[in-house]
Amino acid sequence: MLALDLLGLGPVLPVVVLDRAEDAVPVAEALVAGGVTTMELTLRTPVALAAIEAVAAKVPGIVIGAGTVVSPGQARDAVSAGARFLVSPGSPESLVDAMAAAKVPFLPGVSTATEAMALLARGVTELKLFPASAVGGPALLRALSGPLPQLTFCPTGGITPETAGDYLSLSNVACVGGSWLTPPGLVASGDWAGITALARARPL
Ligand SMILES: O=C(O)C(=O)C[C@H](O)[C@H](O)COP(=O)(O)O
Repeated sequence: MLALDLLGLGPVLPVVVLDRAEDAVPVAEALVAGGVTTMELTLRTPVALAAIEAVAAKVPGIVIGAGTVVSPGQARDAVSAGARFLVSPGSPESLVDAMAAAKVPFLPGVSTATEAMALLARGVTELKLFPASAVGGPALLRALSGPLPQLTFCPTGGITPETAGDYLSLSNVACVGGSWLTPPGLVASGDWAGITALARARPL
């Protein structure tokens, strides 16, 4: 799979934070039931790698990836656990090297034209804009599309169901990332039907 194919899996890439590994499979199944076919599980909690492993083994209907990849070792560990793509909030060179070497699609994070140009120079054209709403939102992406039309973005950070459409209508946006499909309260209470309902209500 190429990074562009990853971005084409759906207009919303759910960003999921889990405190309990046993929640991973039901959350993934709830998203699949709502029509979602991909999920970014963040490496922010100690259970993240186990959670990725469980989803990779038990939920064939979802393309599972790792988010919050901030070190080269995490890129390697996530792929060993079964992550089929990698997402990072930033793009330090050593991390981009490791993500490229991992041989799965990856979305390095940028928030400026200079960072985006550094990645373009090494042939990386699919990027995460982070933190999207804080660094300029749709206006920034529209401005970047002029001088850098080769780039395709998955903006993430502060995007809501209400603002997602403003991003998705842009020529250089393929999908948006967001945590709103899996709110901590619904995950903690095991409200899988509630997650399915949020997934169904996402922009299509
Ligand atoms: O974990 C990462 O790799 C990140 O870069 C941060 C996430 O993209 C945001 O935390 C998304 O969360 P919301 O803003 O709640 O939608």
